[in-house]
Amino acid sequence: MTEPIGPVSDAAVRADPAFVSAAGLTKAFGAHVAVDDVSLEVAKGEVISIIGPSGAGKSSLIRCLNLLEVPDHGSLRIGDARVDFTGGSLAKPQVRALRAQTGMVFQAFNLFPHFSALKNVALPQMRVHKRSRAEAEERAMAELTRVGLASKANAYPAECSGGQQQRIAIARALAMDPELMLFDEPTSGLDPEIGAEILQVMRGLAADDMTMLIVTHEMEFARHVSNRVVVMVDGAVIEEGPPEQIMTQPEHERTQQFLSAVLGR
Ligand SMILES: Nc1ncnc2c1ncn2[C@@H]1O[C@H](COP(=O)(O)OP(=O)(O)OP(=O)(O)O)[C@@H](O)[C@H]1O
Repeated sequence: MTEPIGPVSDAAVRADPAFVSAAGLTKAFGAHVAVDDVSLEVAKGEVISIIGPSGAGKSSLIRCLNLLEVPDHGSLRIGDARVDFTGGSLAKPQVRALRAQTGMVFQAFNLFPHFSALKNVALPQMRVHKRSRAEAEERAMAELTRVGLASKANAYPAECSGGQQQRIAIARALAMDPELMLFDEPTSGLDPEIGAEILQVMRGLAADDMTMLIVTHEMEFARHVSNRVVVMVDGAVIEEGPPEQIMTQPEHERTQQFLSAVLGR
């Protein structure tokens, strides 16, 4: 876990520049517009960090991408799955097809406390993909091994550290074969050392060309793991670019203010 963490190679960003394409996404909660006409294209294999002040709409945006929140307007395409949110209710098959493309990792790990790590990772596969128990458990074991937790397969969440629980949650999401992984502050609330374990797992996924969108308050994380940093303020994307550029020469005054506040400079 002490291995130095360097930037993901841009070579990881492959030929499909608009594998994820969100256009004009808008989401209001009552009178408050949490996501305000956001358009975003994500290349296959790209790793994007979304940063910005508290309440900027970062979580709401990624929740819109897997339809945990249904946008009021706009459209979204992930791979072959496409949904238009403007006008009318969503057809269930469309929603299912879009959701099937994404895996989500939350700040709170959301594991079932009464099931072992193995069962936590196997059950969603059995329910959603209708895999047999043997098949789901075999895959669960493979994903637990991938996140370095084969030895904890039979442990319950309460017998695992916060970092281990988060890695189980990552394994659970991966076992569903997502094309896009969404992370909502995956290291918040964890000790820095434990956060580094998660970071290491995520770097491994980036090296495997997993497409990832990560909401994070950790600027070092954004700087060293991403191909691109997206800055949100008041529901809108105000600036985006390569991590070094955003961190050292941000163009927008609100980005400068935000970075000054979080980096104390
Ligand atoms: N389910 C909801 N109902 C009502 N308001 C909501 C809901 N979810 C988010 N909001 C509001 O939308 C705005 C954006 O919230 P969001 O959590 O997306 O911001 P954020 O940038 O992720 O903030 P933080 O960094 O603090 O997590 C906030 O004003 C929040 O109170």
